[in-house]
Amino acid sequence: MKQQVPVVLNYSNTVTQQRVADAINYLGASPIMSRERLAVKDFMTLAQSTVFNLGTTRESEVPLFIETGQMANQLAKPVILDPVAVNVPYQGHLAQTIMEKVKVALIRGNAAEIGWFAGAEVSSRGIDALGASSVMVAKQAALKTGAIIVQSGKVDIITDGERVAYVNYDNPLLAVNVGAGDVLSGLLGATLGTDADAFEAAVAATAALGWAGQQASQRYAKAPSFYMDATLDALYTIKDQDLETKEVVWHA
Ligand SMILES: Nc1ncnc2c1ncn2[C@@H]1O[C@H](COP(=O)(O)OP(=O)(O)O)[C@@H](O)[C@H]1O
Ligand SMILES: Cc1ncsc1CCOP(=O)(O)O
Ligand SMILES: [Mg+2]
Repeated sequence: MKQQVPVVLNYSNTVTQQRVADAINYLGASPIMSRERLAVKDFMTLAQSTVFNLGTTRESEVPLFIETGQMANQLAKPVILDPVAVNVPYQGHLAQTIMEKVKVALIRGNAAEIGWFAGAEVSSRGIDALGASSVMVAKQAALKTGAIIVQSGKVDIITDGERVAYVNYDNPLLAVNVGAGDVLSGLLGATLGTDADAFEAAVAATAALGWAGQQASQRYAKAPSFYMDATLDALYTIKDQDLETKEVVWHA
């Protein structure tokens, strides 16, 4: 990451832009959050990956997402999709419209959002999942979409339909912070923008946020806002060996 410094073109939602941009930068990549249709070619030429967060996407922006995704596909640069609240019908329409025209390399969502891609009923309340993550659901979503799946929750599950990894840091204060999921999607944009294997890159980003959250909880276990800042601070200090821990479990 720190040698390659990938540029991530991140179409964030309007709620969490600063937090996501900082997280990408602290990890060692370089965010760009611009969204102008006339500049798609310029930005996608510059970037190594792109992240589509659908949290506040308007219908008028759909052509921007499709053009950017198709340009990324032509240039063989990964598209990461964060289908915020996809269980809400309009959000589902957005995700479906984009996925019909763009090949998505990775989908990162909570248990309910990933359930939507698998055709499994996992209850939700707007942006939040009410059910738990499940490896069967994650694998099914990977097989149906052809994308790597990162299903976040108490335990994060990463799968390409065959390989599975679990990241088990149990950071409940991450779930309290709006935008923790968006941060993870941004970090996935950063790691998939390197020349590492995409599945390993997905595990690395997920483990990085888990590790950073664990560091923060040692200082701010009861203060959600300080906790989130401390999590981002920990991302700034992370080293490769911090990701090789018992909380990250690989299955063949
Ligand atoms: N119940 C939970 N307990 C501990 N950590 C959680 C829990 N739910 C989510 N997380 C962590 O919060 C981060 C964001 O995931 P999540 O809340 O599922 O995404 P979103 O914000 O998109 O709903 C992930 O790093 C995940 O590991
Ligand atoms: C509150 C809100 N409303 C639309 S997008 C958004 C942020 C969602 O962030 P996350 O999915 O990471 O909780
Ligand atoms: Mg989310």
